[in-house]
Amino acid sequence: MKTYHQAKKWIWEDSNFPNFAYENISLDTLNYKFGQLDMVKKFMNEDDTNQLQLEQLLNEALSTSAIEGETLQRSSVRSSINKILKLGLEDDYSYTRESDALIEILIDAKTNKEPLDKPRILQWHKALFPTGSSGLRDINVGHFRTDNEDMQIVSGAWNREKVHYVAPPSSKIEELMDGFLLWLNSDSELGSIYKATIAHLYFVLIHPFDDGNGRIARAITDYVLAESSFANPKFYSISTIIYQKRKEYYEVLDKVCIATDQDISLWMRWFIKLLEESIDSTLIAIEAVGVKAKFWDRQRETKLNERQKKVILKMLSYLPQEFEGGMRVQKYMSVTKTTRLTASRDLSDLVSKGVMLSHGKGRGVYYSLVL
Ligand SMILES: Nc1ncnc2c1ncn2[C@@H]1O[C@H](COP(=O)(O)OP(=O)(O)OP(=O)(O)O)[C@@H](O)[C@H]1O
Repeated sequence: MKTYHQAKKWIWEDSNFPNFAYENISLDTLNYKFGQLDMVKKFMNEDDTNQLQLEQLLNEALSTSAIEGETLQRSSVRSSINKILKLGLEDDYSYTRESDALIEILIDAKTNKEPLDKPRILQWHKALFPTGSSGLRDINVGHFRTDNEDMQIVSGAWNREKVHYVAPPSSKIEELMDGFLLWLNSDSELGSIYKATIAHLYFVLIHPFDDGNGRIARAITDYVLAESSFANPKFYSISTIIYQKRKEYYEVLDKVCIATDQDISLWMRWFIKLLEESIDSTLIAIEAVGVKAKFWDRQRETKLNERQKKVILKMLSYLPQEFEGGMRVQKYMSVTKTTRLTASRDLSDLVSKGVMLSHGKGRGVYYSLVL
């Protein structure tokens, strides 16, 4: 049985939709953070800047898919990025049609400043579903939805579904999307931060596709932010923070989709804070790049075998997080495909050379890098 969470009236049912209203939200903190990022970037060399862009694109692709439960392999997404951007990195060639398509869309959104018109959005949708279906379900690929049935956002087990939102009927989609694209491509006084924030919500409220609306909304957000060189989304990943805060994301959308007075202040406040957190996360990642550089600088003269180098690189790639709770003999064996005896010897050698520290005793012993 489906339960509507209120005597329903959705935001689009009001004749004022989409004349959104919102209180003025200060962008001072966000602009300060963008300034910080800009400043820090100036001190980075080209390799580190490219590495940062690669990491952020990788995170964006993995997270925007993960929000809706789609799992893409990190290695295939990395391989797609390497292929499409011709980066010439070491590659296991594990790219797939899906990872290639998502990376194409994200790069197009972040770098192609041509107007975002209907054919381009439909092309994104087509690319998102290269097989023409979503799971086992055939969907209208590369077209807005035409189904006469309600487009509902539901959660919960099949017999206890909760309806969070019912989007406008398909008969209204063409008109609503014309209005959306006209608004999106018009020069407005809004500025790209406000515009991107509204665009994300405006698009998911229309929900023009059978599937993929969330991913396309997130790409549209990047597209709008890319208008501004200051807020360039090449260097941070909004979807990574949305993924971490997906419960809040849905809660805020649940509240705003019934705002028949068109007041979307709650969403605006939440999303602008989210942008601030996205920049914070990049600043932390940049700090990690500095930590890595210093680490190698200190260990320049240290003699390390290939297994040890491989393990260290793996552990450093997890920064700013610690590698899965620290390195253990068992993990070392599986990363380097070696025996227990060699793993233990290598690790003790790393401790004696001051590269790692050991913690705990007996079976609980684990190792961390000296950073
Ligand atoms: N209450 C809500 N009102 C409006 N939009 C919502 C609401 N809750 C979630 N959404 C948006 O709808 C998206 C999910 O829509 P849906 O379940 O139709 O999957 P989808 O179209 O396949 O999207 P995705 O590409 O994210 O998988 C979410 O990612 C979010 O952006």
